[in-house]
Amino acid sequence: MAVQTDFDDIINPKLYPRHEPLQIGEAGNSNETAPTSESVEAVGSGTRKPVVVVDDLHVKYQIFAGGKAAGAAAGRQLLTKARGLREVHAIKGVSFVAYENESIGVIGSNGSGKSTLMRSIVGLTPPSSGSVYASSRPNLLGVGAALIPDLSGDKNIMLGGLALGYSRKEVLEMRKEIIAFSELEEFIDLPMRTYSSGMSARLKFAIAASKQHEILIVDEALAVGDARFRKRSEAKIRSIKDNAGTVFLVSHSMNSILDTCERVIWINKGVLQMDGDARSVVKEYKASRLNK
Ligand SMILES: Nc1ncnc2c1ncn2[C@@H]1O[C@H](COP(=O)(O)OP(=O)(O)OP(=O)(O)O)[C@@H](O)[C@H]1O
Repeated sequence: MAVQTDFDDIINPKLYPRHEPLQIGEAGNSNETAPTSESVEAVGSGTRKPVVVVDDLHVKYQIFAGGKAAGAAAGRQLLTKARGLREVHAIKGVSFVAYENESIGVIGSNGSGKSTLMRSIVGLTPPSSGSVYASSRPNLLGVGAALIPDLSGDKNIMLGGLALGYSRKEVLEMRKEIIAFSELEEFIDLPMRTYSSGMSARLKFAIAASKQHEILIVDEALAVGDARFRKRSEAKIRSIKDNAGTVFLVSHSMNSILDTCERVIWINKGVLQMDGDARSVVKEYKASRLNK
């Protein structure tokens, strides 16, 4: 049986260090000393602490017309099939600054580049040009990952907790709270493969959100689960933010965005269309969709 032991979809720990965001205020290398573009020049000038700075970010994907992404492994083929290569310019010069204690909604239609932007902030997708700076390592909370389906929910709490960097003792201390949050008391000893998708999602969310993150990115996690669980997840995200964390929430649900975020970034075809207070941006976004 193939056992899946990584948890990078739930939370990405120390992966892809080559693309790790640069430290705010520190030189990444001899050419990169600080965020430079005009749009981010006010960084650090106010009293608020900047935690993520995205500076003129561009992300391009190389794909074969046949559909296969062109990674390093495909390098040799690249030479021979160069004509079939297509480029998708997913992020086109996005710049913004996120501050401590903000919850920022990220909205935009399908394929507009939201996930690409978030993956770039976390360091999973390298910039083609431009830079991402962060005050500490951003964490991506997703719900797409499988833990180990043949193990019980309880055992998966231990695995997930260890993957988050907790000690065995700390996980045992948090265990009760995680089970209560997921509302899976009756099912916690059953293998995860017997859970419905909503039940698995609840457990994954409860494990990942048990940690007080400094910079947390939640990509569509709230789309799963029922309305009641969504409300509780939103409350959990707010409490992470209230404890001096910065949260990015990617969602197609304008209700979740308005209930959780005070600021919204609207990405349209890879470009930062609007960045401002949640109500105004959501209003403009909705109006633009009505006009289509
Ligand atoms: N791994 C990849 N390889 C090639 N192209 C990609 C890859 N990931 C995303 N893209 C392309 O980049 C563009 C932006 O995709 P992205 O997933 O960032 O959009 P999104 O706004 O998150 O969409 P959705 O709301 O549907 O999740 C799309 O054109 C998509 O086809």
